[in-house]
Amino acid sequence: MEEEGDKGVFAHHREEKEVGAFSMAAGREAKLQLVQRHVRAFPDFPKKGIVFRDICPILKDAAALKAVIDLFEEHVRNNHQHVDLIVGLDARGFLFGPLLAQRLGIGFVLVRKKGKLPGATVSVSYDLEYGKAEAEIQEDAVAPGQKVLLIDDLLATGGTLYAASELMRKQQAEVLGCMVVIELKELNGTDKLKPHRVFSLIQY
Ligand SMILES: O=P(O)(O)OC[C@H]1O[C@H](OP(=O)(O)OP(=O)(O)O)[C@H](O)[C@@H]1O
Ligand SMILES: Nc1ncnc2[nH]cnc12
Repeated sequence: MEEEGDKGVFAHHREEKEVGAFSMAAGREAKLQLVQRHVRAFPDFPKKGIVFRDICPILKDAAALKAVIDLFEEHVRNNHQHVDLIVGLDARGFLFGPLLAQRLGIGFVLVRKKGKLPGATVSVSYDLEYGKAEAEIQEDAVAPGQKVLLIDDLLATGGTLYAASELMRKQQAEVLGCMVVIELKELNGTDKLKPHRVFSLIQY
């Protein structure tokens, strides 16, 4: 049986822990709301029927951009013991990927649209929510066995991230997961990416 005095001490420690956890959760929630307030919707762009989610206001606001990187960093540190590289997708994945990689003290690699990278490359084609494209990586960008996280601004159908995961498979790299600022739930991109997991900050 616990002594009355002990109970008091443990309860005090528990309270402190709970207050810490609460303030961390509150800070996280505040950051998510800040990020959410900096996404704009443009109906019928670039085609009729598409609601374009614009992340430009995030980049224009230092606190919102920092919040994105803070939230991604927290996710990586809590879920992955070792990551070799952040792999970013052309073009908006390049806006967040290098900042995150710097925070984590690791390198950043580009997956580009076809025809932009010099030297020997590996490529795959893929379908987009509003078109078709081909993704490419430099052959020596990722070594076999390296553990990578894929990053982009937005997950729609999942075609782009799937193409990047195919490039990683071709290069025998291990995809630990995918990270996006925005996930468009109704397009079921997460199904296309299975078994890879997707971490998103905002969902529509
Ligand atoms: O999940 P998906 O259906 O593949 O769609 C998501 C992709 O579409 C957008 O890029 P886009 O190809 O428009 O190119 P950009 O980043 O160069 O504007 C977005 O930035 C993602 O990369
Ligand atoms: N609805 C959307 N908004 C912004 N970027 C996108 N990429 C694919 N679908 C998109």
